[in-house]
Amino acid sequence: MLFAKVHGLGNDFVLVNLNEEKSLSVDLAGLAEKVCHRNFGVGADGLVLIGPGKEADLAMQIINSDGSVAEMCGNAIRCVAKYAYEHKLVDKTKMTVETGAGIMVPELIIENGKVIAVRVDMGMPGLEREQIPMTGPAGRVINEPLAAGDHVFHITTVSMGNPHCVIFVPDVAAVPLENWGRLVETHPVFPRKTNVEFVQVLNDKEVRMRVWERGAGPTMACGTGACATAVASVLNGHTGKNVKVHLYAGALDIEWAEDNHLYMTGPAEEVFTGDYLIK
Ligand SMILES: N[C@@H](CCC[C@H](N)C(=O)O)C(=O)O
Repeated sequence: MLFAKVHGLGNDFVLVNLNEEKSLSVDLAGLAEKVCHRNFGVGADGLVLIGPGKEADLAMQIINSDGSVAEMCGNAIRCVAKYAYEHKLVDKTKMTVETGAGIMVPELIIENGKVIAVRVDMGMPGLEREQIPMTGPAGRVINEPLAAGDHVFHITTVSMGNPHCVIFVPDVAAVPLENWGRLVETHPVFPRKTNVEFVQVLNDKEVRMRVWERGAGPTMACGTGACATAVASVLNGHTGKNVKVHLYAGALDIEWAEDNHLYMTGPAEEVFTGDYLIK
């Protein structure tokens, strides 16, 4: 299986172009688990498949490293857009991509002939409890207590097509990510589990975020998570609608615009290509 290894701020993916791999008739969950394994495979947070879209220029599917299917991935979609342009699957700099969360619109930012960043229209956030989805009474979840283990977290939940639970903390470096992340991800209030973002407010325009991803555990960055964090920061009165979200390897710029869409801008990198032996 021919693949490209790509990443957005260290959130890394094995990307397979289905135009080249038409006969990929294997169990995709099992393939994702194997290929994403950091010792026995290529190593990645997820497997990303791209092909022609039915109602868009491209279609993208993301499978987490544990084999579960995700609706959407912000870092992957920037990589997909850059890859599609550079490998001539599309010949335009603004394109449409079908995802499990609807059609997204990435636009390449090009300087001196090089793609230096990608800006993506990530659509509108879902704020109602059933949109996350979460059990419990109808309404929005903004700074509500959630008891998990021997801890009470104050959570704000946002859907970016996939579920996010944002928790503001005084110091992200002090968060026991493995422990708290898993506890919240698998809390019974989230029937489809959730991604978990721990966020420290730096000022009214900047936050620092660490993420525990559903189906992947700790990752260096999460694009949908950065969008959810920006929304939660606004809803809790911590920031304005333009938020720089600092992550381990750099930052994503998020704008919650007047049209209620989230616009995410950040880098995308192709690192190497290879040929994975399917056994
Ligand atoms: N890293 C991604 C999100 C990938 C999917 C997520 N783990 C889920 O299951 O929802 C991003 O950059 O958005």
